[in-house]
Amino acid sequence: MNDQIASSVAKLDWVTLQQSLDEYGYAKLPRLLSPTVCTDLMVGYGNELAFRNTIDMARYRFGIGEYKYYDAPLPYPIQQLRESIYPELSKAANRYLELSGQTADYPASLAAFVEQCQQKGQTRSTPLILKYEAGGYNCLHQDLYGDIFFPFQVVFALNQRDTDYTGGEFLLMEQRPRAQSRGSVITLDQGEGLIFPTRHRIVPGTRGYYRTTLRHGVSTVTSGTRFSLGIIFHDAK
Ligand SMILES: O=C(O)CCC(=O)C(=O)O
Ligand SMILES: [Fe+2]
Repeated sequence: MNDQIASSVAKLDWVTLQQSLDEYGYAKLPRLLSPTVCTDLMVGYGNELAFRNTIDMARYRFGIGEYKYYDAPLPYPIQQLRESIYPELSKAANRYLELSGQTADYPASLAAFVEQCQQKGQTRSTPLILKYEAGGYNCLHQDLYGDIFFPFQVVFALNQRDTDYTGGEFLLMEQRPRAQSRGSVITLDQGEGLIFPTRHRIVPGTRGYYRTTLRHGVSTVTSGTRFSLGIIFHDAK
């Protein structure tokens, strides 16, 4: 199979992406998924055999919409994304651990990290595809599925805003210690991605580094249907 995605990831300017993570806490990725790959993934939404679980978001009051967790083995483009992005993000994760005075212990490969998850009983795959119709939204949340979590995750837009749907912007809320929260609205075009913190962010302050708490969600889709792909690196209990 061709490894177009992995070679695109290898060509990314990770120095600039790291600077964006330092400055804003998140970093946008250029289009890594072709329209064909996006379409294949959206068509695959109907293939129940590919998924381990389907969640009706309203049922849990997570929002309005539906998402499905892929079963292992993951579809090839998703496995490639997860495997090729992880090593760069593990460097970033270790750097932030060191800055905050902790031991830098994220392994360099996804396989080694997934092995750590397995040892803690986190064995179920977490990459997911989400579908929101008009009126749909995703409440602010964190994706934690056990003791082990990876500090970054990535989301990709599978279809095109303002053509296939309106509204449905990605939301990132940063809760700062002893201060009010700051919100960011991020729009992604088809195939583009966003790296954002799973739980916390390490921010330089006047007296060393401090930690903020992040939540993410999606604003209301006002028309059409929005599809997205979530790449979470830790597996679930
Ligand atoms: O649909 C979105 O853009 C948000 C998806 C999400 O919550 C995630 O990828 O964890
Ligand atoms: Fe999420």
